[in-house]
Order: sequence, then structure tokens, then C-alpha cells
Amino acid sequence: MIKAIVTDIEGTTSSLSFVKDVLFPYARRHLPDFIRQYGAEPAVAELLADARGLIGSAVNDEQLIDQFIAWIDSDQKITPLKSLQGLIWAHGYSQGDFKGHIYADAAGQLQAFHAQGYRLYVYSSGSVYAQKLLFGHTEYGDLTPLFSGYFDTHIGAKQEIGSYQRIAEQLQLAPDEILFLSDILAELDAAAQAGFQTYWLVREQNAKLAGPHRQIGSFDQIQL
Ligand SMILES: CSCCC(=O)C(=O)COP(=O)(O)O
Ligand SMILES: [Mg+2]
Repeated sequence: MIKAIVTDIEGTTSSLSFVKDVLFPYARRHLPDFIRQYGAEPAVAELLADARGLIGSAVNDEQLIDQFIAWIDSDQKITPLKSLQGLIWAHGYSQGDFKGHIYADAAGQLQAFHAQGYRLYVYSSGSVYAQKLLFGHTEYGDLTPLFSGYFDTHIGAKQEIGSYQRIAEQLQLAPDEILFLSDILAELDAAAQAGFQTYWLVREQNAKLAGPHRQIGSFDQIQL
């Protein structure tokens, strides 16, 4: 029996295009000035130090900016980059430059599942801070009260089985009591191998894809 639902964001609750054509370019555009302006503030300085640790060689701020841009361009799910993006997006949301995109079916069904007593969680490569911003600024209003918790790459990469095992431990549920929703086969494979139930969101495909997971085009087709 399903007791909790863990959902991905990009391609699942929200469009690929919102992330790739709105969020990522916004962070790319504002990142250089953001680092130059706020790089000495403790929270930002810690992220920059983490990034330098990953690079493994001494780089100045301008070289670090170039590295962040390269990571954005190749959509690397590097934890300090994802945290930095969240800080930059906060300005965009607060200034009304964009709203967090949520498909109507996802917004409607998440509200219905919450009302039915299911515990809802988010698991995205975007930082927890960025996840809360997105769900807190949607055209359906603030959806964050629907969620019992959020997970990002601090729990592990989304294509690793161990990440889902740790999530199940934190939720204090058996893995088969948790439903994971994603558009990415490798994430669903990892979740299924950890014992989660799965649905594969195939929103922008016309044909069925090859894979063992139940495929749905919208949250309206989820059966609990
Ligand atoms: C938290 S919104 C931005 C999503 C993001 O940064 C990203 O890399 C997409 O990751 P997901 O795991 O949601 O596909
Ligand atoms: Mg996704």
C-alpha cells in the first residue's frame, strides 16, 4: 500500500523547457555578477570553497565563474552549482521575473493526494532551497504546504540505488510503500532496485518507450 509519493521536478511536475529555457539561462546570465558581488558572504564563500575542492586545483574567482558556466552548459548536477543556482533564482522569483512552472494535472493531483492523506516529498537535483522557491511561487499559489519534505543531491545522486534506500530510511517506510515519479529511466531503475514503486512520466512523447516502468502522460493517470 502506498503511503508516500516522492516526485522529481524537471519533466515530471514541471516542464523541461521551464528549467532549460528559463531557469538555467537566468542563472547563467546572473552568476558572474552574483559571485563578484556576494562571493565574500559566508554562505556563498562556502559554496565557492566546495566548488574549488571539486576542481582540485587553485582557481581565482574569474576562473571559477568560467567553470560554473561550463557546468551549467553541460547540465552537471554538481551540488555547489545547484545551491548557487538556487540563491540566484531567489532574486528572479522575488522580482517576479518568472513563476515556478507546474503542470495543471500535477498541481491538481498533488493537492488531491495530500487531501487523501498521502505524504508528499520532492527529490530533485535542484537544491532544496530551489525546490521550495519553485513550489512556493507557482501560478497556483504557494504549494509548499503540500510537502512533508525535500531531498536533493546531498542525499546522493538520483541514479544511485543508495539514494533511494536513504530516503526510505528517512521516511521510516518500507521501500514498496513509496511511489517514485520521474521522467528519467535511470532514476526509475535505481528507485525500483531499491524497492520503490514507480511511474514513468512521458509527457512529451507520442510513442511508448522501452522500459519496465508503468508509463503515464499526466498525474491524472496515477492509481494508488
Ligand atoms: C529545483 S528546480 C531546478 C531543477 C534543476 O536545477 C535540475 O537540475 C533538474 O533536476 P531534476 O532532478 O528535477 O530533473
Ligand atoms: Mg526529471
